Order: sequence, then C-alpha cells, then structure tokens
Amino acid sequence: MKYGIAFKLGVLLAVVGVVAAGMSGFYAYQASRDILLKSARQELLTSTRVLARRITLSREEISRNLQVLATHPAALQALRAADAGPAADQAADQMATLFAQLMRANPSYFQLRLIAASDYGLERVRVDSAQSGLLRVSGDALQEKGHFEYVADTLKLDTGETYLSRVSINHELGPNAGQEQPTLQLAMPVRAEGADKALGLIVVNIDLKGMFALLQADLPTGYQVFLVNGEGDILIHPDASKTFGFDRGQRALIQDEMPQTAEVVSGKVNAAVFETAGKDADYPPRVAAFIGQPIKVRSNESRMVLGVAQPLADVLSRSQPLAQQLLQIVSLLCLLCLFLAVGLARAITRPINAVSAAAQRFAEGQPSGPLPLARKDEIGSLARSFARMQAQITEQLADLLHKQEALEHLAQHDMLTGLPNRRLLEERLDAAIANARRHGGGISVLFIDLDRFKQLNDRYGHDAGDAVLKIIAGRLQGMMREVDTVARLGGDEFVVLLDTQTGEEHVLGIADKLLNGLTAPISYQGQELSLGASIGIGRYPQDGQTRIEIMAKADKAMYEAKVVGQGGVRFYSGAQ
Ligand SMILES: Nc1nc2c(ncn2[C@@H]2O[C@H](COP(=O)(O)OP(=O)(O)OP(=O)(O)O)[C@@H](O)[C@H]2O)c(=O)[nH]1
Repeated sequence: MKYGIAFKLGVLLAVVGVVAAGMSGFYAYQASRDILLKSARQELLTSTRVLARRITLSREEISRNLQVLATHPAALQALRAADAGPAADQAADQMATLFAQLMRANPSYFQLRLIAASDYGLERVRVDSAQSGLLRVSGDALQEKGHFEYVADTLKLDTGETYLSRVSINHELGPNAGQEQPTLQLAMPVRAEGADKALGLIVVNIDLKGMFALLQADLPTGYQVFLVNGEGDILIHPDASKTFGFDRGQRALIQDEMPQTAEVVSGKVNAAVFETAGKDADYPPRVAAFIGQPIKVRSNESRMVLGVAQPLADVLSRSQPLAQQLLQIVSLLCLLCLFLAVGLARAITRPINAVSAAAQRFAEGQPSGPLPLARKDEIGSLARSFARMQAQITEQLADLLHKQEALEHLAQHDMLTGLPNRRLLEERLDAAIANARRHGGGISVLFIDLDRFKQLNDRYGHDAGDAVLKIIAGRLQGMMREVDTVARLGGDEFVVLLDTQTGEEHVLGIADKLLNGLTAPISYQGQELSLGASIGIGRYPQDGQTRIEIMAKADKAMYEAKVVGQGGVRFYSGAQ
C-alpha cells in the first residue's frame, strides 16, 4: 500500500504532537511528585521537631509535678525517722493520696514512690497503677531500692534537680501495670531546707509507650514514630518486635535499619530527612525525618533520637488525582494533535495535490484546471512556475506544430511557386485513380512544358525566369477550379490533374484555354515577354492503369506535341 504525502505528514505531525504532549505530561507529573516529596519531607521534619518539643514539655511538666511532691511538707515528715509513728504514717497517707491524684490526672504515670535515703532505700510510700485501678503498696510489700543506680544518683542532686533514667523494660513483678513495657524513671531528691543531705527521693515511673501513644495521636494518620537512645538502640518502633533488642541480648540499631540515621545518632548532624528503600510488603519505601535531642537534665543517657516516617505510597497517593487529570489532559491534547495534524496535512497537501493534478491533466493533453496562483507561499510559487512552464510548453508546441505543418507543406509544395510538387501530385493522382477505379470515373493528366524557356532564362536572367514561372503558376491556378490540382514537377514543367469524367472535347477545350492563358504576354520590368507551351494529355483508364503509366503517357504526348510543332496540344499517340 502506498502512503501519500498527506498521510506521512499527518503521521509525522501527530507523532511529534503526541510525543510533546506525553513528555509535557510526564515532566509535569514528575515535577508535582518532587514537590509532594519535598513538602512531605518538610512536614515530617516539622512534625519530628514538634514531637521533640512536646516530649521536652512533658518532661518539664513531670519535673514540676515532682517538685510539688518533693517540696511537700508531708514528704519530709514521712521520711524523718524521728517522726516515725502515727504522724509519719499520716504524712505517708497524705503523700499516697497526692500520688493517687497525680496518677489519675496523668495515666502515663504507672508508679509513684517516696523512697528513703536511709534503711537501704526503703520505699516509704508507693502507689502502683494496677489492672484493677490504683493500688497502694504498703507494709512488708515495700522494698529496699538503695542498690539501684537511680536512687544513689538522685540523692546526690541539688534540690529541684531532676534525674532521668535510661529507657528500659519494666521487669518488676506484681499486680502493677506496665510490666514488660518500656519505661523511664524521673526522680527528684527530697531535702529539708538548708540541709546537705537528701532524706529521700520521689520517683515516678513513666509508661513510655502510653506517653508516645498520646503524643502520636496528634500526628496525622499513617505517621510512624521512632525513638532511639544515644547508641541507636530502638526503643519505640512501629514494629514492636524490633524494640529493646538489647534487653533480649540482641541489639537492634536504627542505623542498621536506616543507614541515613547514623550521623544523627552519632551527633554529627542534628537532623536527617531521607527516603528509605522498601524491602517487601511489610516494609514499604518510606520518607523519614530524624532529629537528635540532647538530654539537658542529669541522666546517664546523653542523647535521644526521635524520628517520624510516612510510607512513600501515602505521600504519593496525593499525586494520583493529579496524575489522572494529567492523563486526561494529555489524552485530550493527543486527540487534538491528531485532528490538527490531519487538518494541517490536508491544508498543506491540498494545493500540492491541485498542482499535481493540473500537471497530470496537462500531461494528458486536457485543460489543467484552476491552480493556487494567488498564494504567497512556496506552493503559490510552484503553481506560478508550473503555469509559466505550461504556457511555454504550449507556445513551443504550437510553434513546433506550425513548423511541422510548414515542413509538411514544404515537402509537398514547390518552393518557388507554392504549387503542389511532384510528390503531392503523385499522391493525389494515386488517390484519384483509386477513386476512379472504385466509382468508374476517368482522369486526365495535362503535362505542360514551356517552350523556349531556356532562351528567356539566358536572355533575361534567372530571376526573370523565376518571376515568369511564378506568373505562369498563378495563371494556371487562376484558370482551374480549386478542386483541380495544378502542380509543378520542376524546371518549366507543370501538370494539371482533372479527376472527373470529362469528354475529349472538353479536355481539349481546357488545354486550349490553358495554352492561351500561358502564351499571353508577360510584362516583366517594363518589358513584354512571351512564351509558348506544349501540352501532352494522358488519361485513365484509356492510357494506363497506374500513375506511372499515365504520367509517362502524358509526358510522351507532350514530347510528341513538341516534335510536331511547339505550342500544340496532343493526346497520347493514337488517341486523337
Ligand atoms: N529561372 C529558372 N530556370 C529554370 C528553373 N528550373 C529549370 N530552369 C531552366 O529551364 C530550362 C528548361 O529547359 P528546357 O525545357 O530544355 O528549355 P526550353 O528552352 O524550354 O526547351 P524546349 O522545351 O525544347 O523549348 C533550363 O534552362 C533550366 O536551366 C527555375 O527554377 N528557374
């Protein structure tokens, strides 16, 4: 199958349009995707900072609560050994009531204790959050805690200073809540005003998971929170099985899971925002922001790293409507391109086709039809060139035809007199014989030879001879009908062909008329010239059946006429 220029041009334009539209759509989508990612990274970083700030505020609030408890007169009274007895017990009851009130107000406090510096760190007041509600532990159930690091460390603090423990798993047995849950302790010394030594300490155990659950509730859905310590040990993770690996003897470090966090964990940089590669359906690609937070209170932990992540699919899901819209726009654009390409291709090729059709019609010899001559573009220029070429070819063809006709005329006529020459005479004679043969007609050939023409030539010159020949030719034609052929064979020989059945008398009459006409004086340059002529007549069918025979007979008759005496007319011998 052959494809026209319109089809090819249309396809080319359509392809260019579709590719351009497709690429624009693709890059627009890419750009929007990049913007989404950038804004998601920024949002995550902001969320992480807000979360860190809220954790600090929570810690400060706990410190304030501890301070209220540590400076409460009942706390001192409950710890003074000298006051042991009903007064101390009353103070302890008061503290227990305060503890319970505070724990009700703060569900993430799952244990509040007043511990004495004396008696090996014996717990004086202790309220636990149990499954059944708040539970005051008393009597023999109170334990000695002096061997714990936090007790010794807190007792060394100044009044109002807070101690913060490392995050650990609560392995304490009993009816209390928060067992096997991540916990951290905040403590504050209890000291009489102006005293050097602390009499004891207030300790609160915080349910870290509960606290984070509260904090996380304010974050957009799908956000995942991470908390790691200064070494990178994972403490809070969306996958709980990864937390507190060190507690099970298998450390799980965040920098192993997300190498991009290594510098935040080491403290080299404060923040890192990055995308993680996905591993499987349970671990999809994520966008994450991690920040390092120095711990400003007394603690055996120096640093805390907090992270917030969001599955990449959630981020990009916002680009789906845009992608669909872009797809619709691109599809529409492609369709538009197709229509435009077809229209444009047609608009361009229509005038080209018109010129092509005109050329074809012209080649077939038909009128070329209308051309887009008025156009100002290349097609108009092509049409005008074609029109010019067409005019030139037409003109040259006409000229050629004219020359051909002239040549043909020349080939059949005598140059000097313009009379039919021997060739044309022979053709006409052949035709006349054939016609006469078919219809039973007759033909007479009058062979005329001028007498003494040589003398005239010699005496007056060749030009005079030519002029005489022309006059003779004119006279002969003038005396004959148009249908009769008057030819010049050459020199001073002429032939008149009568192709109608004519009687002898009539032929003789014509011959005489011709003789009279020829012999009439000719005036040439003021001189009177006179000539004679001899006429021999050959006839069909009497003298022969072919042109050659009849011509030969007429020639012979003319010769006989000359022999007998110039100026005579003679039928072929025996025919008289
Ligand atoms: N001026 C001129 N002379 C020609 C032309 N063609 C032939 N002749 C001359 O015509 C003459 C014809 O010769 P002839 O028929 O023997 O001469 P003639 O004097 O007529 O002889 P007769 O027929 O016996 O009387 C020659 O002298 C040719 O040179 C021509 O085209 N122009």
